[in-house]
Amino acid sequence: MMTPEQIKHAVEALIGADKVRLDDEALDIYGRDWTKIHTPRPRAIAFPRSTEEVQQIVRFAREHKIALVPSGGRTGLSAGAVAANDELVLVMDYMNKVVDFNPVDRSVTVQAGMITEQLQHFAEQQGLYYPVDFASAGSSQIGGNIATNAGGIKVIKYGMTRDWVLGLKVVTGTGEILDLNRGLIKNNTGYDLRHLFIGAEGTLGIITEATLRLTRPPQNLTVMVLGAPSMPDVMQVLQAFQKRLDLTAFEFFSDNALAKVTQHHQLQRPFETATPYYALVEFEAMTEEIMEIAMEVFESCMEAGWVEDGVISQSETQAQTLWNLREFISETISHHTPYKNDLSVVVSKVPEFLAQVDGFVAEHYPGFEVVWFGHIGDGNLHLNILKPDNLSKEAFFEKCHHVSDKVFQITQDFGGSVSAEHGVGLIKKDFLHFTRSQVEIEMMKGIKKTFDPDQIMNPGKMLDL
Ligand SMILES: O=C(O)CC[C@@H](O)C(=O)O
Ligand SMILES: [Zn+2]
Repeated sequence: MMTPEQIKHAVEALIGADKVRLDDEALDIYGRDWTKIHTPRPRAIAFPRSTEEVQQIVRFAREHKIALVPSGGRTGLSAGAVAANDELVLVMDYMNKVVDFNPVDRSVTVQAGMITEQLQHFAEQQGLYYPVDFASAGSSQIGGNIATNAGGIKVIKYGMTRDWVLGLKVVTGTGEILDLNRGLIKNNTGYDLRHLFIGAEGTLGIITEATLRLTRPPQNLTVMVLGAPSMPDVMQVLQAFQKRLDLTAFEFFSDNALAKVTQHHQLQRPFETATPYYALVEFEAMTEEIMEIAMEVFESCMEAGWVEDGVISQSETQAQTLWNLREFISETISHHTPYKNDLSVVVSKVPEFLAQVDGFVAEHYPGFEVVWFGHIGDGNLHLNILKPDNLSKEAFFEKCHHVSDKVFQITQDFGGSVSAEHGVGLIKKDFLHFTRSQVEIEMMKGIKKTFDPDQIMNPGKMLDL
């Protein structure tokens, strides 16, 4: 096995001096993501500047059978970017430039290391909009978003990252550069390989550039937070609004999620009345008429008893303040050692699904505090179980593993997904079969072998061959 020093020497001979780090700080930072469960142990960290440099490294890694881990903003929640097995990590931080922008095509080509928020700002400066958004947009990178097909808070209107990718430049595990789809809207010439790389978590190759579609900016985004007595009521509210308006978001959170956020961040509750669940509704109030419709729907929900109290934003700042109640949840509960689940079912089955999962956890693990929130308009629920103070981390995760088996069984019975938007990585790998059939998994392995015959591309993530 090549030593870290040998790797540094060889890679720097290919891409230039001072582009590989071996120090403990770098190994620790670039070896982990937000999951913080695995102990990082990469062999070396490389900092390429171009697609060609990535290609040089991949060819070298293939020749010497060195495992590669692509590293973006490392905000993932499934350990897809963890390097705990002597890997060489490829950090994309320096590949963060805009390569091309075309206002007629309304498309922008960026290097994979561009931070999501930078892309959003760039689009804004052009009078356009990149709509994929989530709480970690200030750190996550476009390459990682594409590799995990990131979702977030606007999926109900704009879809997932996949829906915005017009083209990809990738270096495959065989060391080839592919220029996939080149920004075309229409291109029916066989298998669309671009889509294989979206959500592949770096297991087929490394994304180095992406061409993304932009759209018109939303107008006068207005937010309501509504308190509901039950989950079926939240779903009634969703239906009532969707009958009359196009929503840009429909999120929910439980009362204990709200309590934790308001306490941790010293925020005001949206209104006095406490209810078990809250819905956050967002829409474009482009005209007075739309505002009137929204108020009519709100009143009808109150009359029906689906909503007990509510508030509507009167300014952009107020809208953001209401969004904070939802967007701060994940970070807030990270201080309570959460066991995370990211489940989805079709929207109509959400209340029954949630009731079964909630009932199971409450019955079998009465000491566990459960925090529910998520993108309920997409059927995506984040179930976080918090570690009780009197249990060690190890004992807690061990118990949760048993919970997962049953929760995933219920998910399977509902035809749902065990990872709606967070990907598979190391953490969900053993549970893939609850959502994908054995035949599908075998076919996925076949695809992996085609693009990565020597198993150097993020090995051990998503699938074991
Ligand atoms: O921490 C979680 O469970 C979810 C994180 C993120 O997907 C969110 O929706 O806030
Ligand atoms: Zn989410």
